[in-house]
Amino acid sequence: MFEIEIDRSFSAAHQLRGYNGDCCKLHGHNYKITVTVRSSELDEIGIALDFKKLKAELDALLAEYDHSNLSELADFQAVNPTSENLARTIYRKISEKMNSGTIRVHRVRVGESDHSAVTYFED
Ligand SMILES: Nc1nc2c(c(=O)[nH]1)N=C([C@H](O)[C@H](O)COP(=O)(O)OP(=O)(O)OP(=O)(O)O)CN2
Ligand SMILES: [Zn+2]
Repeated sequence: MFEIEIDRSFSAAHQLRGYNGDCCKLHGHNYKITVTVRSSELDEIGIALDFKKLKAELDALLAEYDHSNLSELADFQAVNPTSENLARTIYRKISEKMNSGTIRVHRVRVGESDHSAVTYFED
């Protein structure tokens, strides 16, 4: 089994509804997103999944979030834009784009800072 991993980043504002503390006020983060994909197969030149393809799909998805107020986006009306909900939302969206017979998104890590991160995966 191979694990293919890429990192991307974006900047966004948010405020956590119902949070008992200063995170209920509008503030921002430089988010770091790590997506890990698993594959047991290689193509004829020894590539399981081209980094470029995975980056392009993730960048297209993150473009909606970059320099936005996450709290105003449709993805985060029913749920708060916490790192947990961001990780699960990105996991589901990137899985829809990438999963195939041999490729499976394994986990998505959302880092709000160098010191705080959440990883989401499904069994
Ligand atoms: N499990 C979670 N806890 C918190 C989340 C979250 O998404 N999941 N989010 C927040 C706020 O977004 C807050 O802005 C981040 O909190 P924190 O990492 O503590 O930020 P600080 O800048 O205050 O961190 P320091 O490392 O102390 O500077 C809160 N909790
Ligand atoms: Zn925050």
